[in-house]
Formats: sequence, structure tokens, C-alpha cells
Amino acid sequence: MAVIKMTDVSLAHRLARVNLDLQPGEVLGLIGPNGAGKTSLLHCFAGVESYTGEIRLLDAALSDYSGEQRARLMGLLPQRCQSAWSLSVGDIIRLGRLPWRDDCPEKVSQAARMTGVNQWLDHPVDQLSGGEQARVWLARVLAGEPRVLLADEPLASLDLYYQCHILTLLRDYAQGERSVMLSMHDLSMAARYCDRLCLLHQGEVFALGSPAEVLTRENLLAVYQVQVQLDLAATPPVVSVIG
Ligand SMILES: Nc1ncnc2c1ncn2[C@@H]1O[C@H](COP(=O)(O)OP(=O)(O)OP(=O)(O)O)[C@@H](O)[C@H]1O
Repeated sequence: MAVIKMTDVSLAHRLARVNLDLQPGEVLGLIGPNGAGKTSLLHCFAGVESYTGEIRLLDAALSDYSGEQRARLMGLLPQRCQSAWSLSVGDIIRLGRLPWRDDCPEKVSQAARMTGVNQWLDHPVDQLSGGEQARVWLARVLAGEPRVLLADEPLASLDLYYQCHILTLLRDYAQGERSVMLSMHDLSMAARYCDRLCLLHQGEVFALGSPAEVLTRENLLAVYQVQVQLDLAATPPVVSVIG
């Protein structure tokens, strides 16, 4: 059974009749140009947008779950995170335990270790660099141990080491019943770490399938208007713009 299944979901001027599913143990990458609808789609899954159509989470409609039930099952890492107050790193990560009504110190420190921020637990989050803060916010989601982890461009402010580290972490997270859906712009990384890709274009699913099925010269030319050089059999896979 799919963990999430989206049927004919539309969102005014942003998404049109999207059909998509997420399977247990899967990492699904959302790709597509700026404005294609990746964030909008993640927000529909997370229940923060009013869509038409149906989204089912496990065996019930998403709308049948209470906010707390949904937050236990699904965690969203937004594209931009900021605290209105100068909270400590530990406080931010503990927010991930809110749906569980505890602050389980083991899970908080485990999430901090996984993302490499455990040395800053008592440090004000707004005194960290952009990439360091991004890892703190990811730790917040990990601390909640959601069955479905949704991440909107989690690599955007990370250096090369942490891009690989976090993608490996998310790859490992998607085991058993857990799944990950993330949006990203690095198509080589998407080919390397994702089981399936969903290529969005102007709010519609342009292609959905394995990286080899989705990352074709024709698809990328049609959607991104660029010629690319592809070698998906290489280690790591190569997707680079020509010229
Ligand atoms: N809150 C909003 N209300 C109305 N339209 C919006 C809103 N947020 C985004 N849009 C529009 O919806 C479309 C899809 O935006 P979305 O943020 O989902 O794209 P994206 O694929 O995530 O883009 P990017 O790669 O730039 O992050 C864009 O045309 C955008 O201008």
C-alpha cells in the first residue's frame, strides 16, 4: 500500500490534476524548473494548502487526520526556516517532539548527532551560519521520527560534504515503513540518491519514473530549455548542461 497517494490534485494556478504516490522505503525526488510547483506539491502533502482532488495518507483521507496525528506521521522541512526568537539549537530540535508531547533527550541528541550539530545544543541558533542552521532545522524534523519525511530543497545551503552526508542520511532514513520526498535542483544528485523522480513542469507531472526514465535529453530540453550531457551509468551519474 502506498504511504501517500495523490489523485487529481489541483491548486489554483499552481498545480493541475497531479497524480502521484509515495511507496514505503522509497526516496522520491521532485525536480523541475523554478516555479514548476515543487513547493506547492509538498505543501499539499503536508496539509498546509487547500487543494481539490484527494490525498490519502496510509488508509484514510489526509483530511480525516487531526493535526497532531498528521504531524506524527509526516514531517515537513520547509525551504526557508527562521525562528522569530533567539532559541537555542536544542530548543529548535525539541520542537520536533511536540506532536509526541515529550522532549525525549535521546531522540533529540540522536537527531543532532545525525546532522552534525550536537556541539551547538546550547548555542543560539541565529548565531550559526546558514548551512549550519539548515542542519538544525532538519534535525528538528528527524527528532519527530515521522513515517514520511518531506524536505523542500534540503541541500540548498549545504557545502559539498554535507550535501552528500544529508542525502545519504535521507537515503538511510527511507527504510522499512519510512519514506522520503524531497525537492532538489541538482539532477546528478537526484539520479544518484532517488529511487524515482517526478519531473514537474508548469504545475503538471511531465514525467514520473526511475531516474533513467525521467532524465532523458528530450525531457530536460522540453522542460528546462537546455541541452544536457547525460551519463546515468557513471559513478556518480553525470547530468551537465552543454554550453
Ligand atoms: N502562496 C502562493 N500563492 C500564490 N501563488 C504562489 C504561492 N507560492 C508560489 N506561488 C506560485 O506558484 C507557482 C509554483 O511555485 P512553487 O513555489 O511551488 O515552485 P517551485 O517549483 O517550488 O519553485 P522553486 O524551484 O523556485 O522553489 C509559481 O508560479 C509561484 O509564483
